[in-house]
Amino acid sequence: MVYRISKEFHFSASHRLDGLPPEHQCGRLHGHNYVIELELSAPADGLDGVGFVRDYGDLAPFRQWLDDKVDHRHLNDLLVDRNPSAENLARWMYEQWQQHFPELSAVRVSETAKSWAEYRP
Ligand SMILES: Nc1nc2c(c(=O)[nH]1)N=C([C@H](O)[C@H](O)COP(=O)(O)OP(=O)(O)OP(=O)(O)O)CN2
Ligand SMILES: [Zn+2]
Repeated sequence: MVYRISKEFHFSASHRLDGLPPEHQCGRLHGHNYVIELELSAPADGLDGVGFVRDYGDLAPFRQWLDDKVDHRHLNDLLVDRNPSAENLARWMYEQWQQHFPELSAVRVSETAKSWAEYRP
């Protein structure tokens, strides 16, 4: 892949991480202002006639899905079979959206200004 584009999205949600030592802060119910970055890629000859990997505007359905299904929700209710860690969230979103955006190459999730997790199959 030669070209990479990315766009950032935001939502707020609560979660609790199971399996941590009892004293770990993240075992308690808490929330984050999440930042999601979708990365899309194309090979050297893969741009469309305009010169885009894909129009950033085409990502609007992802924003709508975040607003409708994820924003201000409890993430443990959405990821029922795994902990809603940043890593698992990144993979979950990738798997939800890869068919819609075949150029999707990675999803990155940030819970705080200092941390990022990435799923890149
Ligand atoms: N690899 C991961 N580690 C942690 C995750 C995660 O999803 N993946 N999540 C958490 C907590 O949910 C929460 O994000 C706390 O993270 P942390 O960076 O420890 O947050 P702080 O604000 O307390 O960070 P400081 O820099 O220490 O103030 C924990 N780990
Ligand atoms: Zn957390």
